[in-house]
Amino acid sequence: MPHSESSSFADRLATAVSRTNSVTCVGLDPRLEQLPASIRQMADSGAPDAKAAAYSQFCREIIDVVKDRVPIVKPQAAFFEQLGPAGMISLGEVIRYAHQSGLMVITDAKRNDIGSTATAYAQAYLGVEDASPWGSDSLTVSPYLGRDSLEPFVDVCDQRAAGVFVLVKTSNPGGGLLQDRVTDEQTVYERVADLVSELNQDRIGASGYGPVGAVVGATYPEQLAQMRAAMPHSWILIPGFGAQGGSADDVLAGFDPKGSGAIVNNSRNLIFAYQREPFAEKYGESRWQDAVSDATDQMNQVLLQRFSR
Ligand SMILES: O=c1ccn([C@@H]2O[C@H](COP(=O)(O)O)[C@@H](O)[C@H]2O)c(=O)[nH]1
Repeated sequence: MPHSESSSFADRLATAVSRTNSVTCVGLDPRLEQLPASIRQMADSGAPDAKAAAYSQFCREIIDVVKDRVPIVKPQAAFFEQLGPAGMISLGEVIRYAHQSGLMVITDAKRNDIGSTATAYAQAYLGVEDASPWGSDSLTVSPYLGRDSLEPFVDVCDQRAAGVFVLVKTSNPGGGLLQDRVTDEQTVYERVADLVSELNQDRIGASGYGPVGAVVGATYPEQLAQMRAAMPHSWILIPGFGAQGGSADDVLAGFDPKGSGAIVNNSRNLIFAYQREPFAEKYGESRWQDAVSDATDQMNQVLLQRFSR
């Protein structure tokens, strides 16, 4: 179990990337209508607990396919939360199964609140499984409430060798409305990047990285390059690859000169690969797991090729 190890989140991630020779993060975003029929039929009754069981089954099968291919998975809490309590139990099962399978886990829940409440979020999502219902290696968090809202997460990261990814420059087209605002001659996302670096100070591990990471979208390659330079000791989680239009060329600038320091998330285009070409034709719905494995191998390959140039 990852948290019983003594090494930091950042160092464990560096080791997992080296071991798998992959910087791919597989996003676990189960959407009922896109599940393969063999699993979707588990939810035919329409009851939330039946849907939650289908989500667990789907995510577990994906984990079986990708566990030796990638270092980390990212369950998206929203899809589980929408099913109510049964969905949240399923989320816990998926996180545990990923850990048992040797994968690291980022729970994407974009949590935060005033400091005292933030501590409760950190206790819920970061850390050992008997102390945290959804004990993950790391959690996505919002910076909007300021430094004192992030510090409790960093404290829990220190105690439990966990990590956080702070939303810096998100992949969505509308993110710039607030993030690109200029104040004191800096954009808001640049100020957030400074805060990430400040929080990481004195926490850098052997890998050269600390527990406070950043989310920067593949859909903004210029800003990604700028953010790599601004946060040299922060892991960057890069969403927006694939379905949102980000390409391998776009994400390159998120990595350090050694090809480390970033992981690239892909959710829909990997987990539902059986629905798109060339995988649909090659495997069809009945071999959806083969489509996931082929699509994941191709993504790994395409990213590795960029580094070997
Ligand atoms: O800026 C952000 C932050 C988070 N996300 C999340 O990542 C995945 C992306 O899914 P795809 O299917 O690969 O588009 C999803 O869970 C988002 O909520 C993001 O896209 N952008």
